[in-house]
Amino acid sequence: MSATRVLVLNSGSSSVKYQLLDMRDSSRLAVGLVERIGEETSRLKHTPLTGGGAESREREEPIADHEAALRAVADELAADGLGLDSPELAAIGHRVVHGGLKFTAPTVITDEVLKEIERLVPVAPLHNPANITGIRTAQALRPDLPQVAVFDTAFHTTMPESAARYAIDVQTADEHRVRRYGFHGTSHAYVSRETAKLLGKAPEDVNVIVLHLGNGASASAVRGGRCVDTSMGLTPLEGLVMGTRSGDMDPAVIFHLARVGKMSVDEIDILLNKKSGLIGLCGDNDMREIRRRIDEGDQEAALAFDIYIHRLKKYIGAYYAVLGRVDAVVFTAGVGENAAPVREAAVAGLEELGLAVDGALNSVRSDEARLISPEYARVAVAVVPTDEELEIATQTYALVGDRNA
Ligand SMILES: Nc1ncnc2c1ncn2[C@@H]1O[C@H](COP(=O)(O)OP(=O)(O)O)[C@@H](O)[C@H]1O
Ligand SMILES: CC(=O)OP(=O)(O)O
Ligand SMILES: [Mg+2]
Repeated sequence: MSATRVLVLNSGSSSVKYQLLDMRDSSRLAVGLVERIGEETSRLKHTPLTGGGAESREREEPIADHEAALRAVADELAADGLGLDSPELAAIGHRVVHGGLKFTAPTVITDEVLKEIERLVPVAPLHNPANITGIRTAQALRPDLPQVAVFDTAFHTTMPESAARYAIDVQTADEHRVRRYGFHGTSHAYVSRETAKLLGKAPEDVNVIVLHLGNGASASAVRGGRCVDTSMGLTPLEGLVMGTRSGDMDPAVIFHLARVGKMSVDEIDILLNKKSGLIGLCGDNDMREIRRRIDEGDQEAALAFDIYIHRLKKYIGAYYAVLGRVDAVVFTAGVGENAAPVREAAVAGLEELGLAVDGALNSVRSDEARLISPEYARVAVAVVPTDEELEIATQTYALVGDRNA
């Protein structure tokens, strides 16, 4: 029996997003999410997609840790006849946020690879530990199965040094591996490739500015299918205004809060990563809620939105300059794909750069990749849904293939 299935795990600190795909046609057999892991009431939502039905099953119960979470996922899949003990399962693909400069491609996870991922925890303390937990749990569940790491940072390793190096003392930077790595690379790679398809061109003929606007948010400048700059840096803190993260600021803010505000490094870390961005500005990190408040005249929400858009415009302009020629600006991820007002505001006033949004096209709700710019616009503006899980599965299967062949 051929092994054509791949399980994709995106393990977050208190969640696991998963998909089971059949790589013969990249069809999704099941998708799901376990969240609030380790809290009093965790929540598991599982949706089988075989046999035409898509009846989700939800349960709320305490799920103590990632091992318990993965066992719960395995039980749900088994109930649908998609058990992880099936010989049809070829591999498990893991999203790993930080791969440093060492990992520039999908990599079969060995003890040495796992040790290197662990060595990167200090520069990805919010993400890599949970990714490692997911890997270890999956290895325990299926020690015989190839486990593949697909790194957020890999796509960005093509950045020139002029974009990747910070202007700090070289010895210090090299000794502590301080440089721009960038993140969401799996999404930026997939979306820039899909944008080329939407334009009917080959990736190598297209320059794209990708705006991955989720709770975590990042921009990238992609020239001919290769990343030449991106907004996140050493960690996912730098760049755009995000749901809970501040994005760009004068690094001396940290000194000020430590020296004058008497805050510890950990307190400042939590402030900037968890209590800043939209939630720090207006108490909400859900763009739907922010837009509702704005429609009701809420000035605090309106200012938060303006700060968010102002930063976005700066990156569009900056990456226009970096690329020289831009064929498309593309919005993706939760906010980018769903929030028409964000797209409209981000592009407003950029007509001189050849950018415009058609109001009617922009208001269409769809899961498909689509243009939202008018015919006359010199630069395409598009919405292209991301699919990190499909990209991880594709890269995983390309690496390990059918182990029963
Ligand atoms: N219909 C919508 N309108 C506006 N924003 C939305 C909508 N649906 C989702 N979002 C935004 O998308 C965000 C989640 O995006 P997602 O890409 O899933 O984030 P992440 O992967 O970083 O958790 C939510 O915080 C919410 O603000
Ligand atoms: C790197 C990063 O911010 O990931 P996420 O958007 O999933 O938090
Ligand atoms: Mg995401």
